[in-house]
Amino acid sequence: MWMTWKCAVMGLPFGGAKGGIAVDPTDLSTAEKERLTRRFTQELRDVLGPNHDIPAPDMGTDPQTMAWLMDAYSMQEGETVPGVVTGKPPIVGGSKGRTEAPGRSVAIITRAACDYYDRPLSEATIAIQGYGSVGANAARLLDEWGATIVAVSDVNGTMYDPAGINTHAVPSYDEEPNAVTEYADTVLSNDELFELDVDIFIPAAVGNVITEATADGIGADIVVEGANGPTTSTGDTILNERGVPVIPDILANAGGVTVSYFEWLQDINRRSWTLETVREELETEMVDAWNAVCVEYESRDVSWRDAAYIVALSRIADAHESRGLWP
Ligand SMILES: NC(=O)C1=CN([C@@H]2O[C@H](COP(=O)(O)OP(=O)(O)OC[C@H]3O[C@@H](n4cnc5c(N)ncnc54)[C@H](O)[C@@H]3O)[C@@H](O)[C@H]2O)C=CC1
Ligand SMILES: O=C(O)CCC(=O)C(=O)O
Repeated sequence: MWMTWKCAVMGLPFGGAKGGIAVDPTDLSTAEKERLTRRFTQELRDVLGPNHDIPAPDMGTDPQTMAWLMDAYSMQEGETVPGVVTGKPPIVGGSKGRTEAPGRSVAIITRAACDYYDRPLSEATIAIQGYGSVGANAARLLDEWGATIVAVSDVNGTMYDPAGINTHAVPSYDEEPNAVTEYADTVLSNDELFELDVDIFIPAAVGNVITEATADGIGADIVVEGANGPTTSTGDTILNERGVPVIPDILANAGGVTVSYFEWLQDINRRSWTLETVREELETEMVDAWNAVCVEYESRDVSWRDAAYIVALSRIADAHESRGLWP
């Protein structure tokens, strides 16, 4: 479902997903999904041998897992089908820049939100929950663009430095899983992170962290969602009532699915883009999507989340109408 929303808000004619098949899974019947799952599981066992755990799609998966999935599918087809899954290592048909893409898109959208609310990035303070693929990549880029990253956290706690953290000197979760608290001079609890008085808070760890219990205490002026579903609907309502804008996940972290779309385009065309091309194209897509959401936000009395849903649903409705499916 995340992918459908993200593709629609980005305007991508693509149903692929990391760990998924490059068709819209909502088009498959339950029986067909079960049949494909059984078939892939058996094929993966054949590829990996009996002593490997088979990861659930999209949880604990990495580019190597995606290469295994491509191989398992390709064995059925009798030829390599690189476009069947995305998020693969670039050497076997993955896209350059895919790993950094969700964090990069979060940074691009954070910069756009700062511009919108007249807060130059060079004067903005930012706190980030989660220092993995999304959190660390967003933090480093925003740091490079002049923002002051005052706090980053992981599951163990929060590194805090009001003068600004040198994010490149702090290994990400992938590089060194417990680095955040080990490298910190000042460690705050994960509850204290929510309350920091900053311009922007970026939850980029797990879902359901901004809740009825935490939303009142959020100290930031703006929230940009890096994780999928970090805000519950009650949390969302509380932030709306408090006048704290929440830039939604389906827009902010959609760089992942967007570069997956680029990966699919490269695969079906048997081409390989440079990292610079990937970054330029992603920048263009993110700015276009931000502008489309802005139009709805400004012309209707809705939240940023609803504005993003309106963009996505309007595109889906237009696509149906163009086929003559609706009167
Ligand atoms: N990696 C991707 O391609 C994309 C990921 N996302 C979403 O972004 C979120 C983060 O994903 P990744 O960065 O890939 O994960 P990751 O596994 O690379 O990093 C997760 C980070 O969150 C921290 N963490 C875990 N539980 C926590 C907690 N309860 N409190 C504070 N920190 C905690 C971990 O210590 C780690 O630093 C997830 O919601 C994921 O679904 C969204 C779009 C794309
Ligand atoms: O690469 C993709 O298609 C999915 C990316 C992803 O995990 C997400 O957007 O939540």
